Amino acid sequence: MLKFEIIETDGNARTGILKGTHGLTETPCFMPVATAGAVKGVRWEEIKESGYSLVLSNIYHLYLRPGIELIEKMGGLHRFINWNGLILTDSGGFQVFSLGDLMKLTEEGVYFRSHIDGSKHFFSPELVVEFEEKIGVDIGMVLDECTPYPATKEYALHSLERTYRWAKRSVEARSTDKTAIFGIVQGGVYDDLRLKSAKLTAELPFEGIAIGGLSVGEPKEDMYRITSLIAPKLPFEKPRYLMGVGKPEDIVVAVEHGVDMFDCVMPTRNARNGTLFTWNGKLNIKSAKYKEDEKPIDETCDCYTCKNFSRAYLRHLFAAKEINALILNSIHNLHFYSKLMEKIRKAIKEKRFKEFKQEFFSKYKVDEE
Ligand SMILES: CO[C@@H]1O[C@H](CNc2nc3cc4c(=O)[nH]c(N)nc4cc3[nH]2)[C@H]2OC(C)(C)O[C@@H]12
Ligand SMILES: [Zn+2]
Repeated sequence: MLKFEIIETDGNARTGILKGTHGLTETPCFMPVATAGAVKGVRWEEIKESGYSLVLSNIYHLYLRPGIELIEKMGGLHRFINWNGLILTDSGGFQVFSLGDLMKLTEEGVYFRSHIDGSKHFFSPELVVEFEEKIGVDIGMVLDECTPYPATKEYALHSLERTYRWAKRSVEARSTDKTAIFGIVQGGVYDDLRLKSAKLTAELPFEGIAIGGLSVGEPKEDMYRITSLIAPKLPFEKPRYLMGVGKPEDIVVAVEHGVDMFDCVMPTRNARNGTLFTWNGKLNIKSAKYKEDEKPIDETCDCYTCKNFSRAYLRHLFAAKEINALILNSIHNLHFYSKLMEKIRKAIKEKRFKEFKQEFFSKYKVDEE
């Protein structure tokens, strides 16, 4: 049973506690991405040490490999991956729609070919809920159509209407409240369609609501405009999740509009290509300027990587294509995101989020799009 309690508000920003069968997480929170059941290159101990207690996995990937039945046989997802915190699974509503012509969309559901071996599969809203309940996740996302960008207004309307019909079927398919289910707002980049989708989704008995269909290649101003329009209009007492977001600066802006939950591959994916986060902006460890730089990535960071290694050494490891480069970079970037969320929660509790936002942007150099 998932419970959400709001502790403090500061304008539209709010901080709260999300409590489920497998523990609790303070919000606003960032969810490390463990797509196939592991956060790439980082052990659960480090994830916990950094203060995370909710991670994101993906039903589409787990279904294709190792399979829902196997995970069920192994005692459910928490036991199988040996993570005793909270788990949210995305439904694959984003992945299957990124498969292009390997996917066929019908009112019943979506037929798709596995990106692993080309085998044929079918997902329906009911099947996805069944899978999420079977493996015992704490929060399951509904099967939706992540409307692509760009899309005509006509397509975006049909797409949000189908997502709504699927959302109703997902609610009907539930057999337990042990797995909370979140609805997903679509509507492309069209404000009136976004409002329509938000209203329809909010009327259904979901434990939380996500804003989907963003961070899919649309201009940054569209993402900001839609988030600022929709987030404050979603039910105040339910958690609001902005899917796939995002960069540190995007998270700060979205929190101001009332978003509570975030996920993005950025901290781990950027780590693997040498892009590291600091409070002054991003740095690329490959740059020759770090060749003899004895400073840690960020002098204020207390992560294992910053406490033990210099930029010079991390640059060397990356150049030598050492596995430890990916691991140490990932540990730092995930720790940075966790500290960002900690600072955000503290600022809201102390009702000084506006000052925090100004302070953040005065130091953090945002890279040009
Ligand atoms: C900035 O990171 C890249 O951008 C993608 C994240 N952006 C994103 N928007 C999303 C929308 C939805 C949605 O509407 N519905 C469902 N069910 N899930 C979703 C998941 C989503 N994630 C990452 O995806 C790739 C891997 C392409 O690069 C990352
Ligand atoms: Zn660090």
